Amino acid sequence: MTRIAVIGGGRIGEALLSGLLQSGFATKDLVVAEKAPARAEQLGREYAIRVTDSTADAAEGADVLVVAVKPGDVDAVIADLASADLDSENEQLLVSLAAGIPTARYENKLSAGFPVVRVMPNTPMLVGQGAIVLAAGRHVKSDHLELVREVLGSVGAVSVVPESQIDAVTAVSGSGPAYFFLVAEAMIDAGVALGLTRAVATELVVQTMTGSAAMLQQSGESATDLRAAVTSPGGTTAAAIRELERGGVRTAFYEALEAARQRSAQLGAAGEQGPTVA
Ligand SMILES: NC(=O)C1=CN([C@@H]2O[C@H](COP(=O)(O)OP(=O)(O)OC[C@H]3O[C@@H](n4cnc5c(N)ncnc54)[C@H](O)[C@@H]3O)[C@@H](O)[C@H]2O)C=CC1
Ligand SMILES: O=C(O)[C@@H]1CCC=N1
Repeated sequence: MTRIAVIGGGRIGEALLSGLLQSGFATKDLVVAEKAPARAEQLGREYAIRVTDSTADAAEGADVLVVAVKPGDVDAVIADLASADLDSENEQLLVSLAAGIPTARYENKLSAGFPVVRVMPNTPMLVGQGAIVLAAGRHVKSDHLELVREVLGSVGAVSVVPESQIDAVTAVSGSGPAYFFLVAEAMIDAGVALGLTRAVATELVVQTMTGSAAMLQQSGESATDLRAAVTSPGGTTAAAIRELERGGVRTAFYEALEAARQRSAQLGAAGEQGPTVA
């Protein structure tokens, strides 16, 4: 079985761990390096996996090293890995989940030829429904990519793009769950403002999101056609959509995704500190 070391047991590290365990990975094949003692203790207790505070310790004997720390903490992890006894000839490979950080950042510091795959996942991995996008670094062979595809395929749908597109992917699917949660939050509050209980409004919004996503996935019809089918001439939906358009919702999404793409590119720029652990 593939042995996986997750370096950084925060929100995305936990989403990955939890998804892998639910998909049948054995606890003995997973190890986490987590610096924050309280968090380390919590992960060990909840998932019954080995947790260490040492990157080098976690990396030893692992087939896949997953870096899941904040972008601003990546250089410290690279320094730890560079001084650890990594072995690319032993088929070890590194998977970076950090937003914005290019594969070259790792390749320049790790031993020559070390394979690095940059991945943009999202938190629905926690329930096996992640959108997971891979971009191969310079030394990645098709076997490496297949291994990452197989491991991460157990927690979501995997696709591959050139690394030049990963900042755009980050804006769409990496950050994407937050946009849908924001829309859900706003619709629930609006339902409450119309007199529904919060419980009823929440149930209706969640089921409507789930059902709409299932239709988009299964019907083969475009979002535009599905929306038109709900919009009766002179009806309620048309009245609502006129208000959403007046509020600039479409432009807001263009601007928001452009801001996210730019921020991802900035996080990878040399000298940009980026967020570290809070
Ligand atoms: N949260 C999300 O939805 C997504 C996050 N990402 C990326 O995943 C990475 C992690 O994000 P989150 O999980 O949200 O952050 P987080 O702050 O929840 O987790 C990071 C964890 O890494 C630990 N850590 C920091 N330095 C360490 C070190 N040297 N060794 C071991 N552990 C260390 C921290 O104590 C913390 O528990 C980021 O680079 C982010 O860009 C990517 C896609 C989605
Ligand atoms: O907000 C962030 O920077 C991370 C990357 C994608 C989702 N969360």
